[in-house]
Amino acid sequence: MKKFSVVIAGGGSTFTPGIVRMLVENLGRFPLERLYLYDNDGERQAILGEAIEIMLSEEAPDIDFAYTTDPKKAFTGMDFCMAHIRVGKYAMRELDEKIPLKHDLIGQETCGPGGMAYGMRSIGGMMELIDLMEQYAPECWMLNYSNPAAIVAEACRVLRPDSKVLNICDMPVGTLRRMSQILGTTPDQLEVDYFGLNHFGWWTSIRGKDGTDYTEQVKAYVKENGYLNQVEIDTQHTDPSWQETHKKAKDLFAVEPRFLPNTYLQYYLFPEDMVAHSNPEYTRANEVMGGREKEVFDTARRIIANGTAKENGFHIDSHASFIVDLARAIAFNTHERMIMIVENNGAIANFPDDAMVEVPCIVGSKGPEPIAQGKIPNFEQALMFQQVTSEKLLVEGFIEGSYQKVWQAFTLSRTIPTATKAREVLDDLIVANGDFWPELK
Ligand SMILES: NC(=O)c1ccc[n+]([C@@H]2O[C@H](COP(=O)([O-])OP(=O)(O)OC[C@H]3O[C@@H](n4cnc5c(N)ncnc54)[C@H](O)[C@@H]3O)[C@@H](O)[C@H]2O)c1
Ligand SMILES: O=P(O)(O)OC[C@H]1O[C@H](O[C@H]2[C@H](O)[C@@H](O)[C@@H](O)O[C@@H]2CO)[C@H](O)[C@@H](O)[C@@H]1O
Ligand SMILES: [Mn+2]
Repeated sequence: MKKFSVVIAGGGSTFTPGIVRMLVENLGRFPLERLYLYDNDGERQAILGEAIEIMLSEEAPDIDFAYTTDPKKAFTGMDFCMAHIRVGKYAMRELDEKIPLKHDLIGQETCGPGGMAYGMRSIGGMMELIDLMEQYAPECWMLNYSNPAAIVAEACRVLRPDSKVLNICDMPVGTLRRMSQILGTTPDQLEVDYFGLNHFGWWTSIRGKDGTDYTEQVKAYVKENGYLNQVEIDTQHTDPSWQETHKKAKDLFAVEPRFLPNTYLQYYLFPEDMVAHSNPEYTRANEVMGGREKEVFDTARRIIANGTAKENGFHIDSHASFIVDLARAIAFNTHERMIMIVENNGAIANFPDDAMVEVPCIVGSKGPEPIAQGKIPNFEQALMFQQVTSEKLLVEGFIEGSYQKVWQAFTLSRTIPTATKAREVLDDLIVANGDFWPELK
């Protein structure tokens, strides 16, 4: 079987070690020739890079491994770029969450004013990454899950329409895994229908691969418990904020009992509850910095000090194997059914063709082919149109340097009640983001 060359962009990410371990676990179905890490923060990346080098020398010594800040070295000859960058890192995520809360608005990584602030930072970083990939590895595919994925995907559609970039979010995969636990089965035994925008969608059907319809069974569970499960198979989701999120799906389901909700809808349908339950001094960024980030970097330093990763090494992110499924779909034309963020072009019949939507696709060597989901009800269509218009205006505002359009984008978000509030929070975010944003006139 051909061996592949992969660069992980955002090599210093908290997710990198778990993904590298997952790649090692999957070598049998996705063999690796080369695995490089690329980041523009050499110091941060070096801590993980040095530890991963030790781990790979013990677990997979045949892989040519390197970590670098040199894009030429990072990208030349690569087949796939797995991209998970965070422009501004955790320091800026913290501000994205805390500044809106000062205005009694949602303080969240990808939703509401914080998500839009993050979007205004990410677009530039992502376009730079795509250009580097195309300069040094014209055949390379980018598998992108850098956030905010909806805004990044819209920016790719407008600014780099012909680039080989596939945008995907792990939320549908993660929630399907919870649904499979509810049903006492495994995700690979299930098939779903789903429509929406990234972090803004609904499942319409959950079926067994043999055709058995489990939708009502999952609904009955979610009606009582949300997606809160008894089984926790990853440490990440035992964090209190994730437990609350999974519980809250019960309230989302009450609003629209025809479908099963993506948990991110909590920020749009219950914004005042979410603000009331937030601590403006301690947000999710603080929870992650004291939790996942600390654990990953402490583990790396320990591996380096011990000179071995055999005991007390990195945890595997087995859930991230969907990234290998996606790479294999492209490499081997597997026609894998995956939920992806793609240009609508009729997949949702009563929604604009040029909207970036999240729907099941069949993925092969040419990329994703969306599966038609038919017409959606007025309630969802109206919510989605408001949200997608906000996302489009934000991207236009970024490209044109237009304060007016960015203000309109903020005003259209359901998480912000008035144009006055939109302007107040926008003005604070402009100051906080400085050169991370283009100048808005
Ligand atoms: N779509 C999904 O489902 C999903 C799931 C999990 C995480 N994510 C995203 O993955 C990303 C990483 O998350 P994290 O919590 O590990 O963040 P992190 O801050 O730990 O890591 C991000 C890394 O990106 C680097 N970086 C920033 N700008 C860069 C650029 N222009 N070029 C190269 N490297 C750059 C940073 O230096 C940092 O090391 C975020 O965007 C996060 O939102 C997405
Ligand atoms: O607050 P964080 O940084 O822990 O997570 C934010 C991300 O949440 C989603 O990803 C989850 C995923 O849904 C879950 O199954 C598991 O893999 O953990 C991921 C990270 O917690 C979401 O899809 C991402 O876009 C967010 O960045
Ligand atoms: Mn996501």
